Amino acid sequence: MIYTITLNPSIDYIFKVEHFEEGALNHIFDEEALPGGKGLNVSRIMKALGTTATNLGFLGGFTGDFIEQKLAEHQIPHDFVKIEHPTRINLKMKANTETELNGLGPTINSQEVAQFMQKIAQIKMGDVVILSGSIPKSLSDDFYNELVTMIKNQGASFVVDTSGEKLWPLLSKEPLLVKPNQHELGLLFNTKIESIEEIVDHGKALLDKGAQHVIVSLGGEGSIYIGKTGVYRAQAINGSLVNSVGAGDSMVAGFVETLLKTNDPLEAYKIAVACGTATAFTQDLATMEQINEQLPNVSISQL
Ligand SMILES: Nc1ncnc2c1ncn2[C@@H]1O[C@H](COP(=O)(O)OP(=O)(O)OP(=O)(O)O)[C@@H](O)[C@H]1O
Ligand SMILES: O=P(O)(O)OC[C@@]1(O)O[C@H](CO)[C@@H](O)[C@@H]1O
Repeated sequence: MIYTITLNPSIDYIFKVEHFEEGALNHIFDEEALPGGKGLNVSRIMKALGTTATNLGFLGGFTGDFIEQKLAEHQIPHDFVKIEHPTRINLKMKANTETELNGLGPTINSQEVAQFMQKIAQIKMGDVVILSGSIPKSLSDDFYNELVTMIKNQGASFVVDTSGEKLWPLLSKEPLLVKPNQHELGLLFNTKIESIEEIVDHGKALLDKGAQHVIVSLGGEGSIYIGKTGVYRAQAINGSLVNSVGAGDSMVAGFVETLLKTNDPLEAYKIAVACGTATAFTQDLATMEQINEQLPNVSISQL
């Protein structure tokens, strides 16, 4: 089975403002509330590609109810722990540029954590678990490490998409994929990474530490794949950016879904690029039709 874990899901409130003026009353001219959180996004794109992944994590309050309702509409299975405190709302403002304000997330009590751990204990040999996004403030920074230790001991493999220091102890446990963006890669090494050479060198360091595949996404500059068979660059595909929220998650979904089916990292990278691009060019996450439309435009070259 494939699982996605979103410890800190969200409603993504996406809104558009003509010219944002700080400190003034700004009127929104277009708005939409979408189910969000990195793991949720991964499972929605996997569904579009024809693979079912079960969502695990925590949901609470009216915001949690909204997400549950959306997952039902998308026919995505889930086994979230119901918590007392409401799931967060993340603000995504589209003005001249994209600005995001993400909440801290709810408080989760020890009973709720214990219920979640029981679900993790059911993960079996051969399962694949994708852990994505931030950790709510009431859980320890080491929570991913704890989960991955259990998941590995139970014989499952894992993918992790989170930023900062938390990634270091997970690398030696051989994640199938890590996908930092350029900024997150810099945070990880506590440095500013600018050139392609620097990206490749730092990406290779992640590989040396244990990651099986690395994708560094560069937003409107495309991405770089670093694997045991070589380093490849996908240029960004020309088109109009509509909403890049979830583009990185779409890449993760496309890569993992295809790798598990084909065991071909380059084919997986190609689908990942089509998924990321298709999501960047639409308001919500991409549909299968939109992903297929981008496939012929994907161009990958070896570096
Ligand atoms: N403006 C753009 N034009 C073309 N492609 C884009 C654009 N923005 C994103 N993409 C595609 O989506 C991929 C992932 O984007 P990005 O690097 O922004 O991910 P991210 O920062 O992880 O995003 P998120 O955390 O919101 O999911 C890029 O590598 C590229 O293929
Ligand atoms: O605060 P986190 O957990 O790091 O990121 C959460 C988030 O920004 O990631 C997704 C896009 O990748 C959005 O749906 C969601 O709002």
